[in-house]
Amino acid sequence: MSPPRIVAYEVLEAVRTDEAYANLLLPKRIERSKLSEADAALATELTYGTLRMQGFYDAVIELAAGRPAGRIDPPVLDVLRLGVHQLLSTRVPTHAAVNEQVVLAKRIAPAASGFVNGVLRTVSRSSLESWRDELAAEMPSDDARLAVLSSHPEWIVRALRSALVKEGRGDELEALLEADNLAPRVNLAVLPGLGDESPEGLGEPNRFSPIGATAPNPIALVAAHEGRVRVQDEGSQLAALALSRAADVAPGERWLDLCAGPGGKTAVLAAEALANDAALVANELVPARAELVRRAIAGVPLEVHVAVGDGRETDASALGSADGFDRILLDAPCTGLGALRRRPEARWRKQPADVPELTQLQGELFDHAVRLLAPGGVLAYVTCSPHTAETHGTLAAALRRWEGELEQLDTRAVVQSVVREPLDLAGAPETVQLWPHRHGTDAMFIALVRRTR
Ligand SMILES: C[S@@+](CC[C@H](N)C(=O)[O-])C[C@H]1O[C@@H](n2cnc3c(N)ncnc32)[C@H](O)[C@@H]1O
Repeated sequence: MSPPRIVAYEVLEAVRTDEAYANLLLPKRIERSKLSEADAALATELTYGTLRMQGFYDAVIELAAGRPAGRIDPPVLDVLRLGVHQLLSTRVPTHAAVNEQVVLAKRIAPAASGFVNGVLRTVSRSSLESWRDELAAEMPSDDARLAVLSSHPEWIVRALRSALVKEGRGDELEALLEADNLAPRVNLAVLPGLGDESPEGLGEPNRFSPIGATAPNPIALVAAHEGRVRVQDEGSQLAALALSRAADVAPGERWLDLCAGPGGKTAVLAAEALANDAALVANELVPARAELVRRAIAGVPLEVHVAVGDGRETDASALGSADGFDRILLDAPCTGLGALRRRPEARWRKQPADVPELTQLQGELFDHAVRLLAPGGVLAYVTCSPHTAETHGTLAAALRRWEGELEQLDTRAVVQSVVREPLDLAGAPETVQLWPHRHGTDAMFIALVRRTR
């Protein structure tokens, strides 16, 4: 049996039955199975590719098997999905893809091995293009066609379209859906002002983030630089820098990261606070994630208090700043629809019903963040979702509730002043929406507001 295929199958099974996260579980399974580098790469490709394209593969399987995917035993369906991925999206020879999956089926569901063999042989007789054409012809609407071909749930296609249309870029939808299906590069942040490291010295500097770089051996670099070099998306770097560089920093400023776990942006803020003589406090609801924040900032020689608490009610004195904070980052819990590239199963797990629950929470966190702001203080409201209910919706509702007490800043001008090369940004200047297809970042939303009194 092929060890990478077993590892991939086991991860798919854990995602299905235990709500496991593939990006966390896969590295552990690869290590446990002691896979060679080449086998680890194959296991990764099989797992991620299959999970991302699951919607499309299920539609192909339904045509080939002549029955709905929901009527196929889930373990058998996972074996088929892995097989279809190999047949349609990799260079694995047809006979190897079919044979390996039949062997896997014999181990997992022996009675279904003939069925697996038959379905995969049917799939192998047509090219990817033919399957796409056949499915496209069957779809009742444009949204359904885009959804199946790009392997996204239809409600997510509609949400992404609305977000693009809002900034007059509806014609970019297909490029965005395509970008969601490409593995993001591993990107590094070189925490500023700490040591001799620089993005230029490390590898290829990022196009936009002044503290970002890519390099051929990112993991080794992270290990070698003792917390001063970290893996972080370029968009996340820009979100943290938008707050720390929104205006000149007065010495002694007090900064707060209200929803900090696992601490990627806290680390950038800590380095920026250290360089500017500011103080930083971090808060996180989940104790285990607060611990990750402590680890994330271990490379920055700044004393940062990491509190565990609900950001909707934590009080300023308990956070060590009774008079409030001068800058607050609210990187809010959200659907994460802007980071689908890195969480391959997320698109199937999220539900439309998550959105109202999250916008309620975002609104409550926003309100408390405003209460924690000192007069004149700046709040960065950030989501890694471009869903307009979570971005403009949450922001607009908060601005209405705090009418006369908050003013919007020119977030676009701030972000453009931070970047190495101008970003192609659309929509109103008070907010910035980054995109995977246009900027190569996660789809981060950033809005800066100031408390006027
Ligand atoms: C989008 S993540 C923050 C990511 C982080 N800024 C980073 O760059 O690594 C949102 C965080 O908010 C936390 N959270 C959720 N509800 C919260 C609440 N009521 N109060 C404080 N934190 C909360 C989640 O546990 C999660 O760690």
